[in-house]
Amino acid sequence: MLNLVVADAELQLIPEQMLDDPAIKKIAAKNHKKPSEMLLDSNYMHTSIDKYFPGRSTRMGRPDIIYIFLEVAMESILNKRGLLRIYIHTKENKIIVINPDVSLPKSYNRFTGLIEDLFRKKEIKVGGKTLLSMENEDIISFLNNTGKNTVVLSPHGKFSNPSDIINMDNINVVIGGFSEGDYVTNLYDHFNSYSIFKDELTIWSVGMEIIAQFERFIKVL
Ligand SMILES: C[S@@+](CC[C@H](N)C(=O)[O-])C[C@H]1O[C@@H](n2cnc3c(N)ncnc32)[C@H](O)[C@@H]1O
Repeated sequence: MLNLVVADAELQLIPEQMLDDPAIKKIAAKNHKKPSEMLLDSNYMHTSIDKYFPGRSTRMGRPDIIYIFLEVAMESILNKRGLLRIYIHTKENKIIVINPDVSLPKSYNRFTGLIEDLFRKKEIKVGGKTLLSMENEDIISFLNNTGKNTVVLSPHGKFSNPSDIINMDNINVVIGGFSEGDYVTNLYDHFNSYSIFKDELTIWSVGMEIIAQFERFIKVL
């Protein structure tokens, strides 16, 4: 089983400091939502983010990268064979557990609506089946509690071929859920970190390289 764990994801509701911002209130009114129940999204809130968190709008509020990552990973052969588990750890220490059978919305707006619902209810059920759930836990305890070996992927890690990293059939592979900067959690103090390419890659291309390598290692392909 491959556990892909996205760490320190920039997935959060609108922070308290921004709730009374006129631009945020306008977006909320237009979407018939309360500002406090909306996801922070720098794609159309960057001016407000920069006002309250100067210089952070390229890092904070990136549900879009989690959306693309999930759309790609959930469609993999490995997931269809039931051998992939995906967990999203947010920088506020929430762990989102994704049922591998879940069919995520293809539309970005419906995806963000689903995640907002999850932040409110902590569990999304359909027909008695839990599709998504959210718990409070820090990532180091979460990874240690799985009882599996963990490797962290980072452009700053030791340069290695994915085939040298994926060398066991039960492993946690951690990928950063942000577009800029480094992990905020001190993962490097606990686990070895590896780079798989000389340049920085998107989280979904890193995810697919690891999935493809794991499929070959366990010979499902
Ligand atoms: C889009 S990158 C942002 C990386 C960030 N600038 C940094 O310095 O870590 C997000 C994540 O993708 C993964 N990643 C990107 N390029 C990588 C590479 N060349 N090797 C290994 N992992 C990589 C890492 O897990 C990283 O935390």
